[in-house]
Amino acid sequence: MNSLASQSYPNNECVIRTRGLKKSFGSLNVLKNIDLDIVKGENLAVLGRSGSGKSVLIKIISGLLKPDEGKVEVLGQEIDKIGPEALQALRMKIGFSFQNSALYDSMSVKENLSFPLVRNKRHLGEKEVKYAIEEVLSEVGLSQTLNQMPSELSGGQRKRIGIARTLILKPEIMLYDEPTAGLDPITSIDINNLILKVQKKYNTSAIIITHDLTCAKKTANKVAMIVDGTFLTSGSFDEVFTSDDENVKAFYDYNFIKTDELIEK
Ligand SMILES: Nc1ncnc2c1ncn2[C@@H]1O[C@H](COP(=O)(O)OP(=O)(O)OP(=O)(O)O)[C@@H](O)[C@H]1O
Repeated sequence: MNSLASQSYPNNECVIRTRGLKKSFGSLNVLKNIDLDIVKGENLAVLGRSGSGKSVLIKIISGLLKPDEGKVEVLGQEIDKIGPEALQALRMKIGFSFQNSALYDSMSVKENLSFPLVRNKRHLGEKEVKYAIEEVLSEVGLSQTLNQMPSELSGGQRKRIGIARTLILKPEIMLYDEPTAGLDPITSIDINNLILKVQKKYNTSAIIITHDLTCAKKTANKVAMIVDGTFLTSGSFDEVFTSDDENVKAFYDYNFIKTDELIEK
């Protein structure tokens, strides 16, 4: 199977849908034909070797990059075709958790969290902003960091604050770019649990880009692997990792992973 077009959820609402998506940079054809359906409430993990186009894909879905060809529908709107105001409104429904957490280093945690609200929801009063900050900080288990600076936080705490900053706008879609990269295994478990909590509590749908197969197994309902600009295979974690495809095997050999330990017996 080289497409992620959904046949199994015909009656469910698709929050992200791409058809025939292509993107090149000069002579480098990064995405050659991406068909993708993500149903409401579903988490999809996207795997692939370095440079396979995973980040380019989520940048197109979030409207940060435009595709060369193909269709990209996000929450029912063609994100690459809408005007600036509609794009801004749509983007508020998409939480982007960046690999480096992208916190403002000169701002405290409180200021980092109030920034998106003050900028995008100007009608909110001081009390409402304070309440929203306390609520998301409590959700990510970091109420005590309110007045700390990003430089005083651990890598795992920075990731959590980055996620809290997206949650404050109550997104419908979450895009996680390597959420566990650079974290120790215990902290990674905490982040995986947070991703699941966000899915349940906020009823989000998500794309999780990761090289971490434990993260993919724990957080995703579906896993897909990009090879040579298209989805080579997709399905449940166990379906993908019991595949005989040489590219799939090469992927876990390359990552020194014993998938036997990850696959349900
Ligand atoms: N704005 C850009 N201009 C030119 N080339 C780009 C641009 N963005 C991405 N690329 C190229 O597209 C290819 C795919 O990049 P991308 O960041 O999507 O890879 P990735 O699969 O996310 O890799 P990694 O796992 O290492 O993060 C790379 O060769 C990259 O250099």
